[in-house]
Amino acid sequence: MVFSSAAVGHVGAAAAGGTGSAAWGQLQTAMGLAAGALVVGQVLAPVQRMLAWVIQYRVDADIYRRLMATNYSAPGIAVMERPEVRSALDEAVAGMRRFATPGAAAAASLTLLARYTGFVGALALIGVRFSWLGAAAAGIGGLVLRVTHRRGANAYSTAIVDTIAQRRRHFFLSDQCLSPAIGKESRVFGLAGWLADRGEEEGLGYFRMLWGIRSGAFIRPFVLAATVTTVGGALALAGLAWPAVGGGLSVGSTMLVAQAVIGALGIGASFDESDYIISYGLTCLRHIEQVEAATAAAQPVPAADGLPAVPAPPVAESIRFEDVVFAYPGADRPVLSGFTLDLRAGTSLAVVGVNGAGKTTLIKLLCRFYEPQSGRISVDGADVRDFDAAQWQRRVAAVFQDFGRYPLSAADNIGFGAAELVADRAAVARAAERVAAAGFLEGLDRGLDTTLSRKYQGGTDLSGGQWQRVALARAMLAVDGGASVLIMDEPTASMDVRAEAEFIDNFLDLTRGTTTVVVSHRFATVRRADRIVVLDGGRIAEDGTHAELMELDGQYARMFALQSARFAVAAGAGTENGS
Ligand SMILES: Nc1ncnc2c1ncn2[C@@H]1O[C@H](COP(=O)(O)OP(=O)(O)OP(=O)(O)O)[C@@H](O)[C@H]1O
Repeated sequence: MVFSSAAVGHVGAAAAGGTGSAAWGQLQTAMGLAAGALVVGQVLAPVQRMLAWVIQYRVDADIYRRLMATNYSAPGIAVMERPEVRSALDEAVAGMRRFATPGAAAAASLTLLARYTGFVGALALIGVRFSWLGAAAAGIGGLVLRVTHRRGANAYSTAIVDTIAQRRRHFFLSDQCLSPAIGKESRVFGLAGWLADRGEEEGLGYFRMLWGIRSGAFIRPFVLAATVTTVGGALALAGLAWPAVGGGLSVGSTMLVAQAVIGALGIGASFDESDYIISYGLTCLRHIEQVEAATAAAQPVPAADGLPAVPAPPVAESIRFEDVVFAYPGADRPVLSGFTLDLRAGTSLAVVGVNGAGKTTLIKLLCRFYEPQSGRISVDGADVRDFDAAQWQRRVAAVFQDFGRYPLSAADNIGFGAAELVADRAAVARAAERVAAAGFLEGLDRGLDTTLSRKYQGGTDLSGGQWQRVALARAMLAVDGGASVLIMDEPTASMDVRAEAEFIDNFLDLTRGTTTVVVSHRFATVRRADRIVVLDGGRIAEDGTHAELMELDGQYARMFALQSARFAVAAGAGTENGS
């Protein structure tokens, strides 16, 4: 801007003096410098982009580390299940997937810094070449609009946090309805029309809400600020007109100052490449800080003996639940009340009971995802709270109902059971063999190296029962890696009758000597366990072997008879049909 204005200023004298004049030389120098400045600007632009990318990458990598550390900072999951913490975490994760991450905000600040540098330079130029009063008028005019934009962007990104519920409903209807699972259901239930109408209704409601926030944050304050900016700019330019017309300022200087005034007023524009990115990035950061504050406030469970936590040893003799009382946070009734159970090491225990009896809760307590409100869980006489929680969790190999399905190779899916065995192909193959998963895994295109997800080239998906066996293989590997309690929540739920029979025949024999807890509604699965307990009303209602409980003729015997009768009816119907 300076060099091009200087060049324009020299044009008149150069034209009058001719090619040999001093003015001609000055014109050439000014034009050469203007061209040089243009080239430097072109070279610096990619350097600035690269620097911005590095800043973004470094900041986001650090934020991801913080998110992971926060998520796994507590051994328990109660904090993360609190609705406001879950919601903040979901928003933080969604924010990290958008273009406006905290890293992008940091990089965008660099662009903003360049804009402010230009602004200060323009003001200095107006002050030095024309008047400091003119610089103040242009500066105030530009800054008023700038502050209004920034406040608007901040108010918008803060207010939008309160629309989470509406946003979720809108996106559920518009996005998730396009998922394969809901696509199947909406076809068979004829839901497509209803979903489209509800999606439109929710979408319009959501956008009306956004419009309300936008007009409150931008339109009204903007009208006032634009007036101040117009007045400031007009004063500066009108003031410039007097000396320009009166001959007090050369043409070049007038052009230069006029461009500087317009440049200074430009700071009031909305910078799409930085303003929103900074606001959204900071909102994402606020969500992360909210989760961090919640996890930091969750007090770590003090060791029962008041001493520092000790390493968790393998279970040698028994695990005992001693008069345990547990209610979920916010629940008015306990799931377990006065629950007592002695589980001998090296034996298998099956837990049965109606839906909601507390079977899975029992497992979560054993894993120390929650702590009982009273009573204790002990291992060989020592309170589990005396153990390092993370180490104790490594002693437990669990297959939950919602086990992980990693979109990675079959070998990794099994290997994740024990970090130190993940690369041990023989150990992984052995674990697959033990749960009868080796056959179908070896049959895949790339065997154990096949990616278990259709979303990747050459990847494949497994059936529910096959996935379940992969999860069981993972738990088996965990046992090989040092876990001493094997827990399975509904391990055969997705298996067909033949696979279940095969599993039961082999599994309890293969795991003999390992302390095993099986939760199941399938009596064929539980009947071969060394011991069976029936959970009812938060306590153990019946306790014994299959034969003992059948002899007792109580709840277990009734449930068993009911399930066997249903199988007998089904088998009879099959025979009648000639099958
Ligand atoms: N995270 C949770 N927060 C609050 N309540 C919960 C939570 N998880 C389970 N519950 C409640 O605790 C009770 C016991 O649930 P649990 O999952 O332990 O039962 P279950 O015996 O395993 O049932 P099912 O046979 O259906 O799997 C239920 O009333 C359930 O609604």
